[in-house]
Amino acid sequence: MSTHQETTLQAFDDNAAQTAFAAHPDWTLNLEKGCARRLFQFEDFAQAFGFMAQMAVVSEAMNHHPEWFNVYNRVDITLTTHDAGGLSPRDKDWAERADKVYAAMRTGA
Ligand SMILES: C[C@H](O)[C@H](O)[C@H]1CNC2=NC(N)=NC(=O)C2=N1
Repeated sequence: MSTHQETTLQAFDDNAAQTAFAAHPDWTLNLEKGCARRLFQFEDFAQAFGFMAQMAVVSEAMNHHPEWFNVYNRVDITLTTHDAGGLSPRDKDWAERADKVYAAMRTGA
């Protein structure tokens, strides 16, 4: 079953991508490659994996999946929308959720 909205699949143009990610300054945009990248650092592997577990559930719900690389306490994440050939609103939404989960883990909220 697919519940995602096809209307969000169109890629941003460069200005729209910059505007969309303006509220998420920890993400570095690569407009040539059409992706956004952020390195998350945690206290240890358990925290890093806990973050990944939470974002795996989010990813399934959104039908939008990250390219990520984990070594011990670091999770290096690249977002792009393969179906749109670049950054789309789904990447912005995913980044927003990741930033919130990360902030909550750091404050213990
Ligand atoms: C068939 C499936 O719905 C698609 O391939 C989805 C799955 N997850 C996805 N994740 C990402 N990051 N980009 C996509 O285009 C994408 N497409």
